[in-house]
Amino acid sequence: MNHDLDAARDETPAAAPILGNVPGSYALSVFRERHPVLIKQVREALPYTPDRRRALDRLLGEVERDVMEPLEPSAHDGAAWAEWGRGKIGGRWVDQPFLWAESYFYRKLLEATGYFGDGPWRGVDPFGPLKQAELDGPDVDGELAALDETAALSPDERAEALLLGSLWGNRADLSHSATGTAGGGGERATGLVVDDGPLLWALLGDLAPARICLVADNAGRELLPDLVLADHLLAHGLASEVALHVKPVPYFVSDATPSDVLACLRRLAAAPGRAGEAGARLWAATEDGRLTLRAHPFACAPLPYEDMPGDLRGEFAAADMTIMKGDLNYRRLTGDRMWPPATPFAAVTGYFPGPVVALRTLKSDALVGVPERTATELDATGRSWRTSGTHAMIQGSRGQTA
Ligand SMILES: O=P(O)(O)OC[C@@]1(O)O[C@H](CO)[C@@H](O)[C@@H]1O
Repeated sequence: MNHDLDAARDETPAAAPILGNVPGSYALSVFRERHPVLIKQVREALPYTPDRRRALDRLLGEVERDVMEPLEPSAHDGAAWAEWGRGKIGGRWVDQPFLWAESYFYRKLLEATGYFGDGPWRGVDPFGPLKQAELDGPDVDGELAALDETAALSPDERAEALLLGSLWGNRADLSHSATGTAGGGGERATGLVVDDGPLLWALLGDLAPARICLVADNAGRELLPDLVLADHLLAHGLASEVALHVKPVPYFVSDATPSDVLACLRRLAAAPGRAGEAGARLWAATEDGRLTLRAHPFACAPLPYEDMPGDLRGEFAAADMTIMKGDLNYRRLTGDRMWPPATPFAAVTGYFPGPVVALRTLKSDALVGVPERTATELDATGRSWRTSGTHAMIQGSRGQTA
C-alpha cells in the first residue's frame, strides 16, 4: 500500500458529478445539439428500413422532449440497465450524471438501429460508414506516410514523436466532427496543460519489459497511431505484451471495436514504408499473443472506473502499467466530476490498481491536476480550451505500487 496516496485520497472529498442541466454548459450542448444531429446522421448513413427509421425518429423525439424512456422489454441487458437506471429512467436526460445519460443515449441508439435485434440489422455498426470513410481517406494516407520521416530522428526523439502522435490522434473524434468541434472546428492545437511524459518514460524504463494495458479510444485516425505506439513498445523491448482494450459494441460514435482494430491492422499492413513494417510486426505480434485484444462489457457501462468489476480490476492489477486513451476514458478514470482543477490526479485515481497514465485531448469539463494559475490564465483567454480539443495532457500516477 502507498500510505501517502491513501492520505491524499482521504483528504480529497468527492466533487459533484457533471450534469447536463447547467445553462451554458458543455454537457447541456451535447444533449441539445450533438445528440439530435447524430441521430439524423445515423439515419442517413445507411438505408434503414421503415421500422428502424421509426425507431430512430422515436429516439429523436425522446431527446427533443428530454424524457428518458426505458429500453424495450426484450433487451438482453434490460435488467442491468434497469438497475443502473433506477430513479433515473423516466426523468430528464439533462438531470442525470452526464456520463450516465450519454452512455444510455448510445445504448438507445443501438437499440433503435436494430443492432441487438433478431432482424437484418443485427451487428451492423451504425457508425461504420463514418469510420470507413475516415480510414479510407487521404488524411490517413498522409499520416501513415509521415511515419517515414521518423527515420531521421534519434531513438528518443522518435519515441517522443510516436507518443505525441498517439496523444494528438485523440483530436480525431467523429462525434465532435458531427458538430464541428475538436479537430473539425479549425481551432489550432496549442499545447500540453500537463506533461507527465517523463514519468511515463521513467515507468516504462523501470518496468521493461512490461505487460501494458492500452485502453484505446477512437478507431481510425486515433487507433492507427496507438497501434504504432504499441509496436514501438514491443519492438524496443519496453513491453513484453500489450493488451489492447476496446469496446465490445459501437459506442460514442467512433470508439474502436474489435473489427475496427482488424481494419486498422489491415490498413497498416498494406501501407508502404515504415507504416507497413509496423503493420507486419503487429500482425505477427497478434498471431503470437504479444498483442491481445480485450472487449470487456464494462467498457460500455455508464459507470466510472472506480466501480469496475473484480475481473477487470484483476486485469489492470496484473498489468505493470495501464495507458488510458481519450476524453471518455479520462472522464471515467476521474469520475466525471466537477473537481477543482488543481485536485491531485493521484488522489482522484488512487483506487486504480497500478500505475496509470492518461493521454487525452481536452474535450469535456473533467479536469484534475492542473495548477490553479494555469487554469486561470487559460480561462482568461476566453477560448473553450477545456472542451475544444486544442489542449492536451499526459497525466499519470505510479498508483498503489509502493
Ligand atoms: O473519448 P473521446 O473520443 O476522446 O471523447 C468523447 C467525447 O467526444 O464525447 C463526449 C461528448 O459526446 C465528450 O465528453 C468527449 O469529448
